[in-house]
Amino acid sequence: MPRFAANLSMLYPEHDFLDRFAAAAADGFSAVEYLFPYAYPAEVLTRRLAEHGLQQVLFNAPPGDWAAGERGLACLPGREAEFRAGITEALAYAAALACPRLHVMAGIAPAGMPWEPLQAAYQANLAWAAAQAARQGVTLLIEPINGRDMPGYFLQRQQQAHEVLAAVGAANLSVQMDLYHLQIVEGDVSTRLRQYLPGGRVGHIQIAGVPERQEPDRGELNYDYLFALIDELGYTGWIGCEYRPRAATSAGLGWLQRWR
Ligand SMILES: O=C(O)[C@@H](O)C(=O)CO
Ligand SMILES: [Mg+2]
Repeated sequence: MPRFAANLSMLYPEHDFLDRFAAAAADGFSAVEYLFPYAYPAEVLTRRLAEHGLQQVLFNAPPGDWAAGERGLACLPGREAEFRAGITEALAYAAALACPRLHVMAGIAPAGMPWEPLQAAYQANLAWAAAQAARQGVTLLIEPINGRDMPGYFLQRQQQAHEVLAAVGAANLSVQMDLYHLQIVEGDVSTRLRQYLPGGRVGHIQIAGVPERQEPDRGELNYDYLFALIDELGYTGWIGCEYRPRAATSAGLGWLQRWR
């Protein structure tokens, strides 16, 4: 039976961020993920998790200047010092929150820059970060993201992500397989699940309906079919519910009841 985590960056927008922990617990979630913890002291977040019996299963390393359009620093030559400072800060939060996974965003490829220096920076940064993370038992994740939502994003395809894992060669580096992005970029979702889940290098899955990124039971993907397949393939990790609810989040969770 798949295990579902509530993504608090997208679910429960009807509540202030810190109140989303209680809302997720009230709906029966035992785990949460969200993009960034850095606006809050770790103790505040730890208390919310403890108060509501929740575990934190994923968050993202600092992405650079998000408001200015940056979406990660890992592939950007010349930004290594900032990248390393961000990983250090993220690992401190991971320790405080007892979070075993950290998503490291690749970044937007600067227009006109050749591929090779970006790829070299990406692999070197990930190798350094994975070595730091290994010291505290944290797995780093890289997530292919569709270029319609994030134009120019460096990492868009599953195969590219798995090639990066092979090149870096760190046991604690895995793929965050977001089926929403996968369907938009590549399609053939069940074939990709059959191709990649048995290899054991998918460390986290996320879901949303396609194309609106709303509830999973709305859109072109058949999640009842996909959840059964994910089960059949022996995936025992978390599935993050990373979608924008159409209305009140709780009212739209009917799809989940079938899978509890
Ligand atoms: O899919 C997404 O958008 C997220 O998982 C993420 O980490 C970057 O926004
Ligand atoms: Mg995602």
